[in-house]
Amino acid sequence: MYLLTAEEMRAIDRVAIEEIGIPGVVLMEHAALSVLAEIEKSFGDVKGKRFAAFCGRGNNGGDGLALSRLLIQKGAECYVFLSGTMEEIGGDAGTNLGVLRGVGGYIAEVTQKESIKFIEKQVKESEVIIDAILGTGIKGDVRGINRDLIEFINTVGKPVVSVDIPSGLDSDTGRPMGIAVKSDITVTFGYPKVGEVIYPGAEYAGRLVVADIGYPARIVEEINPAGRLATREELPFIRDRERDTHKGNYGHVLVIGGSKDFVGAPAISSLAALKSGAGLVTMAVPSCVAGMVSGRILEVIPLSLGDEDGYLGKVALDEVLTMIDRFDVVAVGPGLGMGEPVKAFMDGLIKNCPLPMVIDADGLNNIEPTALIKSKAPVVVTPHPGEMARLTGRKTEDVNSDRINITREFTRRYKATCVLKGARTVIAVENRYYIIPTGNPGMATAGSGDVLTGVIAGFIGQGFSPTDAAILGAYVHGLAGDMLAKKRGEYGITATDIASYIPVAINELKKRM
Ligand SMILES: NC(=O)C1=CN([C@@H]2O[C@H](COP(=O)(O)OP(=O)(O)OC[C@H]3O[C@@H](n4cnc5c(N)ncnc54)[C@H](O)[C@@H]3O)[C@@H](O)[C@H]2O)[C@@H](O)CC1
Ligand SMILES: [K+]
Repeated sequence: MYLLTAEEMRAIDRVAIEEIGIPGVVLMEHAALSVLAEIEKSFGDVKGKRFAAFCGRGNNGGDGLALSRLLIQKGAECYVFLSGTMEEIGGDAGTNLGVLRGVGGYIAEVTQKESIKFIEKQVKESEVIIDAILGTGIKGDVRGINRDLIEFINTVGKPVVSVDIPSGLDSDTGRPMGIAVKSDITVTFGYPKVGEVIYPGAEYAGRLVVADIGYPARIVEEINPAGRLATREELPFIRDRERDTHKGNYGHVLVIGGSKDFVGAPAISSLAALKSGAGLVTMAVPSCVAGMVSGRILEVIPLSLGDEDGYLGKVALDEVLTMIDRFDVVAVGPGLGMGEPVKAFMDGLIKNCPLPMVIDADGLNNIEPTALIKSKAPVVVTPHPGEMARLTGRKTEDVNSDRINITREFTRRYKATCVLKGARTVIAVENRYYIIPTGNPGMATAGSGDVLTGVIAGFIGQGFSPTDAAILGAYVHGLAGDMLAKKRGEYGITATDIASYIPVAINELKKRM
């Protein structure tokens, strides 16, 4: 599903209205009707119910005015609070103000903070609050009466339905511009806005409903926005397994990891690769820990590599490269530890490995990102924000506050598919990026990332392109966590739990494909 910035949305409005000739009031009417439909769906018949609609002076307010009129015509009571005076409202919003007055709607002008106490009673008597103060046209931090009204709405404690976007939220960054409405439901027009699906915006938006208000599809196709929300419908198709096949048809994954410091990580990745459907998985670890891990997963082929003081180094690199043609894909990094031998190992592997690679964790901590440019085959990197911070020389907070741009920049510069983990994983591929809507805080647990690495490698082994495998893998990983959380709650989910749910998630996904 397309994911739009405010500028892209404005371009769509402009083409729809000025070039195609759809009157703005027609779009506004559709917008209002779509919010009405959602209100009826969520709260039942509106007849006899009380609503409080807060309307700003721009087109977002215009949507709110049209909606108020529709509510009144359906037999609801609707108090309309304008954040300004009627004289200030023009254009399509002005037209709707006129129509609302024509049907006898109650309209109060709220121009200063002191007036809010006079409307408090009416607002508290209302069952639902409609937030149509600010939409995608917000400029700078929220000022004046709009700010006071947003502050007030957030204290009332009634369900809030936001029109297009929670007022005060930045459509592009998902950050409140000083303040933003905390909504229960947001009905957004045409396409979801980037800021509504990434955090913190997603939290402000509540349940997001995307309403078709009649924009011809060719407009967005021509604009071709870079952002995509990875919805089920758009995921790479997972085929049924053909009857006449054997394990050799599903890829041989080589997982390389482990050190004297970390033993379990490569085992978790190996398990996850198997759970994603890989035909064969070989787990290569330094010989000093081989005995500890090799028996843990019976289905995995153990491979003991030469170690240097408990880490993989140059000897291990030669061993891997001489047998590399046995495998289809490499997942490298989990548990490698830090140090000179590992640096040499990673450097040599990236330069010489002819297979697609998924690089994670210490596989990333031991390289400079420029090394990726020298890779012979496609690379997927799966940093968490801390790893990304080191790779790009930033602070973790700075990575998290600009997740999309940083991920895209990484892919552009280092020619690798970049998967930035965290709440709402971002995946950048060439000139597009995807936001993964699955996953939950229960998945913030040790080894969760190792599962993702294994799943992506498992999918590459099964024939998905590295970028498709990254998108599908991240989605399935999150879905497995969501299904687990639904069943047992978010507390105490472990990485092996997530891995064990990968097949369930794949099956669930296939049902809808
Ligand atoms: N004709 C169109 O272009 C359509 C627009 N639509 C609606 O229109 C919205 C966009 O409308 P607009 O571009 O008029 O903009 P908005 O209505 O989002 O905001 C503009 C108003 O907010 C005020 N404002 C802006 N920044 C502020 C700040 N920081 N603090 C306080 N006040 C501020 C401005 O003075 C102006 O009154 C969309 O979100 C959508 O709801 C829909 O009706 C569909 C059609
Ligand atoms: K709004």
